[in-house]
Amino acid sequence: MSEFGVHSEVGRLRRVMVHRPELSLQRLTPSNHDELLFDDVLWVERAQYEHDKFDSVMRERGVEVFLLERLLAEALEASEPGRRRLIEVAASEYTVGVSLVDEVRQLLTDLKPDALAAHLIGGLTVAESGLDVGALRSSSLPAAAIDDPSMFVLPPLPNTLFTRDSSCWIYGGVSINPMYWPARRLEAYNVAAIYRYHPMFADASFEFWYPELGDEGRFEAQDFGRASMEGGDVQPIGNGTVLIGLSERTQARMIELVAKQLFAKGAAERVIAVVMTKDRAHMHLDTVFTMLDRDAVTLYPKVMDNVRAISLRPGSAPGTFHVTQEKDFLSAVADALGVKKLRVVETGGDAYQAEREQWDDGNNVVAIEPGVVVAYERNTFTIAKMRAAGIEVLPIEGFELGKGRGGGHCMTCPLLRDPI
Ligand SMILES: NC(=O)NCCC[C@H](N)C(=O)O
Repeated sequence: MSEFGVHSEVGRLRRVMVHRPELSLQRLTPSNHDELLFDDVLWVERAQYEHDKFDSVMRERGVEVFLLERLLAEALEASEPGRRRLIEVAASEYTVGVSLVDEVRQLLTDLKPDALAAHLIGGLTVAESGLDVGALRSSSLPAAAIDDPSMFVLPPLPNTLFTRDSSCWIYGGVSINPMYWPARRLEAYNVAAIYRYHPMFADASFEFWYPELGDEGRFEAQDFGRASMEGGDVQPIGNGTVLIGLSERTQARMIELVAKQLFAKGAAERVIAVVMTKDRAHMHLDTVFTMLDRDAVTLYPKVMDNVRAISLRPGSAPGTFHVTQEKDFLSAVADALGVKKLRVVETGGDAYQAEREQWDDGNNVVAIEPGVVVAYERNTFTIAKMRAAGIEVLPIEGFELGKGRGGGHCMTCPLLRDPI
């Protein structure tokens, strides 16, 4: 068995990457949380406690849990070129300004790997940076514009918590995702550094579905074309099929790019694009649909009853596609999985309760093995229905973690998962 690869949504989860809440979340304030895609500020110590419990639930079930910040620090420690490259892209003309590039790159270079990783995720304020703003005022516009030492030289990336989105494994390879909102775009550089330079990955063999190896320039190109894809839309359900939500965050043109790579390597033979309405409450496919078992799914009917499914298969010539409209989404998924009919657990409660539980990630569960999922305990109506359907539910607290609008599925980036 290879060391990395995700061959289903519910096969045994063996290795996963998560992110323990840290400095970036301490930077959330009432005035910036909207822009940073959180619905409130968090009690960070409690979020850490909740996250630690989540990790233990997975570890007790035999999952090997890797922490993103640790992997990043280890990658920066292990690879001098990697460290240089990440500093270059994090502190560029576009992120800090022409006049500050050299200064900021130098002060990042002086940081030890642990501190560098902490600030690449947590952000770096003027006060923390030690920049001599007074001396720079006459030669630098960004420095002259600084009027508060709590301003950011590097922005915090609080959505790093949702490791599902910035990168996602599809069968034998990974996609490092160009993300939709500016608040999340820089996350891709940190995860790219992990996959390129951490010894655990550098020594392993796997594909890069996006961007192609060594083509980090494709992230800069994104700023013009604005094609984006986020991992919360991507589900490699097994049997050579991948579901990809065509949501607020993921466009058809980006799905084609990834599908082309998958088909060229024979890694998948069908992509089912799921055309969804665009809304904050269901920004990704996995906020309204996740798998529970080989033949069971949970979904929020108000959204999923109205999606359109379109299958993409390799065309007759390399690099071309054969596209067909599906009769409906669930029968397309059942067909792809080779099951007669899927068992469906809808969001629980009356219309009000269901809408509230969807908002609190009631349908956003992560499977540890077939029929065993982790869910936020507050979603009592949906959990009751899952249990009635024979699903083993491992409840976790999520009062703080949930404020960013993501549950167990969003907070996990599976690195190794068995087929079904
Ligand atoms: N896969 C997911 O649905 N992830 C949740 C992402 C929440 C985050 N605050 C965001 O808006 O991007």
